[in-house]
Amino acid sequence: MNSHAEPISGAKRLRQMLSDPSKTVVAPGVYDGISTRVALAQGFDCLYMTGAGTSMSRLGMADLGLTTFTDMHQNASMIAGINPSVPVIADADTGYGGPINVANTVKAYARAGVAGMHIEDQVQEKRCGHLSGKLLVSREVYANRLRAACKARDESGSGIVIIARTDARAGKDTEGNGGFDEAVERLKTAAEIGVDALFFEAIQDAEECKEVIKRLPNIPVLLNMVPGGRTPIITNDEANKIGFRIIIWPTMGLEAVVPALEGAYSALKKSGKAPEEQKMGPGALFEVCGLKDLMAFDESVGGKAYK
Ligand SMILES: C[C@](O)(C(=O)O)[C@H](CC(=O)O)C(=O)O
Repeated sequence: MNSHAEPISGAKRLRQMLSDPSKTVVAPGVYDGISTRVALAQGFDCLYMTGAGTSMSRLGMADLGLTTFTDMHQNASMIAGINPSVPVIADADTGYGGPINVANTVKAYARAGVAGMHIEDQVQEKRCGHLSGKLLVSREVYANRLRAACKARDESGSGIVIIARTDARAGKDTEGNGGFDEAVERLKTAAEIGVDALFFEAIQDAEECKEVIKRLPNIPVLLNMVPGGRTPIITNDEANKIGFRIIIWPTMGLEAVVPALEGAYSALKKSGKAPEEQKMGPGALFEVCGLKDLMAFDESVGGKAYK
């Protein structure tokens, strides 16, 4: 029998998940097809597409604002398409230009099936939020970005979740506005503009986590967990107790992969062969990315290629 039931979109699912105030959405960082497949296989019900990981895996470059709209959109589309029933929150950096660029980014992400996205107040020559020396756009330019994002969300009819990120805690605009209170004010304005959630970047300690939640009530707040960054490590359960409604772990896939690759390549260089512990073989490797399902699909429609 054919089933034509309308599938529930990632954005709708993410909104459902956010509608329960006792829950925290947990999203591990993914940056390519393999990391997405591996995270999905662990049963996560939300994923986070890291811009830092996209920059490193697609461009081989550090997180310094080198990725363009096209790089980020292509990666987000691919990741969101692997299992469309699992919502993907994707990094959208500064929105990649002025208000019409921001609107274009929101609509393109929404069409690609991205469930949620964050837009920040750094200048185009941005950097990872946990590095020093961040420069911000003015409050006015930031507010325009967010108004553009909300208007594009509404025009798209997709319900894509717009998350306002501020880097003001560890950054400044050209007039010297920055710091904790500036970050709170910027996010309060963001909430008034109509964004769906807030992202207070580079919280400095556990006390500040509580203060952020106290000062920004009645709207979901996201916690960015970057071990070794500015914020101390807080577990998913602790984040939930403090009142964060989303927690992302952007760098964890990269932190796992880089040492593993270094170990493997250096072993080849030193010993002239692959390390003994590499035993998966092509069948098991490709199974990570759906080998059997793909072959079964082919056969189910009469294909003979993989029988
Ligand atoms: C969340 C973030 O924007 C990302 O690209 O994943 C980064 C993470 C990182 O570079 O450590 C950020 O916090 O700026």
